[in-house]
Amino acid sequence: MLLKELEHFEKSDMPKGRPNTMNNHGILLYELGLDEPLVTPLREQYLQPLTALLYPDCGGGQLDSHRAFVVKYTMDEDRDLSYHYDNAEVTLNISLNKNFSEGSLYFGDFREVSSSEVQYLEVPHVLGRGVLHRGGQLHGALSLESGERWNLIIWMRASSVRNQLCPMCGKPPELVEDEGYGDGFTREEGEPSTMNICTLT
Ligand SMILES: O=C(O)CCC(=O)C(=O)O
Ligand SMILES: [Fe+2]
Repeated sequence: MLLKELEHFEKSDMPKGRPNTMNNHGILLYELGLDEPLVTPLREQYLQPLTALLYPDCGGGQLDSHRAFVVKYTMDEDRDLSYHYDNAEVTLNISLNKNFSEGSLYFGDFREVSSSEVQYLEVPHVLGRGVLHRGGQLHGALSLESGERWNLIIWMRASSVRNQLCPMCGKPPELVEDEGYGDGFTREEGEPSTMNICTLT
């Protein structure tokens, strides 16, 4: 059902933003009106209890905003995604369809770890299953070989962590006002209403 809704929205004339600076094709969930009713309760009630246990050192227990989007890969558009870390403290990646081949995710070291021999872990997509990982865990997506791949990505953010150091540039953030969650930074505790000017979403 979500996929049908996404396809309708994609074909419509509604104004659309890009999911992030890396993916050219996809849909931002807030543009569909699904952010507050779907993603916020999912994050607060179901994901945070898990991330608090799994990633206490990355703000897994203090998540207070997110950027949720669907990425789309086809043979004629984006086929793969280069190695990167996310603008997120914790990320959830859910596979939404199965009529494609290849395109697996692969994971390497954590952002700050520089090792000469990286061991990559390949993680195939399984319909309806999610992969939870630290945003700073370097990862990418291998090339699609056929079909069309759709994945729901939730970049979850903890202002208490990113207010200290911007995860993208590693410096204390300089803030400018923004609407909504912005990039998950806050000026005051509990008010996610600002964004960072050096951000790469
Ligand atoms: O292609 C994928 O499923 C991964 C997308 C991703 O890593 C991202 O959008 O940050
Ligand atoms: Fe990513």
